[in-house]
Amino acid sequence: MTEILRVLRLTKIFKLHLLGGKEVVGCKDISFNLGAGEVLGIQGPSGAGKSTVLKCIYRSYVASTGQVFYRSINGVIDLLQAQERDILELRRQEIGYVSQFLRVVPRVSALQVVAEGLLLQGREESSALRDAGRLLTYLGIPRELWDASPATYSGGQQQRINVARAVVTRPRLLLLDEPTASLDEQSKRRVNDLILDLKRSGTAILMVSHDRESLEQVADRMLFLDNVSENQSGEGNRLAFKVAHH
Ligand SMILES: Nc1ncnc2c1ncn2[C@@H]1O[C@H](COP(=O)(O)OP(=O)(O)OP(=O)(O)O)[C@@H](O)[C@H]1O
Repeated sequence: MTEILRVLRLTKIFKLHLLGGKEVVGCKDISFNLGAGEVLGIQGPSGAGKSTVLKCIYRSYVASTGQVFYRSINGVIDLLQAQERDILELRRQEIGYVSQFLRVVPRVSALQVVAEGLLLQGREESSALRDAGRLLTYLGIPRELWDASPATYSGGQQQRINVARAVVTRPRLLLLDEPTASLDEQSKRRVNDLILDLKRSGTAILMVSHDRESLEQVADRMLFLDNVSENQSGEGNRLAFKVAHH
């Protein structure tokens, strides 16, 4: 299996200036690797650092220390050291991210939100809109809502648009932060099926989730993070690997 991602001792410390420079551990000394067509599930209590790990890899957060080697189409690159323009290009072409919450842009329709990634890759508009529409249909978003802004959608509908937006380009690396939270059973199954479909075609996937059932269904391995005690008592970070084979 081709290794797509190698994370080495990833650490993020937040310095809270408003609280007199108090330091909060986001994540500490996190190491793992991820292969093409593999799903690594990330579990752990609230505040353990799961979202922070994803955001450091996606470069929404600047990590404090560590290395994140990503095997792109053009070779291996340390995402923590890469130039901003290279990161933007990788996001456009290779790396997808589903955030915990959809940040909506007023007056942009759901169909446009989902098609955007394909348009940025140079896809012709009618074809991009067709693929976006197909995905929205699959995820149970009724056609009469496609032209509305996602701001008017329910939480579960917004979450499905969020997922659709990230998977429509079929990225090489997909970072998922709670993709099934707030979804009903049928939508959950559909999202999990989309994840499995991408996995089969070789996408490397990191999936943060509290949804045990979904993780059991899609993940090849689990990474358990527990950084809560660090923030509360200053004790060492505990990290354990649980390996589950399906
Ligand atoms: N932007 C930020 N500024 C300051 N501290 C932050 C920031 N983001 C996260 N943290 C802190 O980092 C720690 C890890 O947070 P993170 O959101 O990664 O946890 P999580 O495991 O994803 O939690 P949840 O399951 O609740 O989403 C927490 O103590 C949190 O307060």
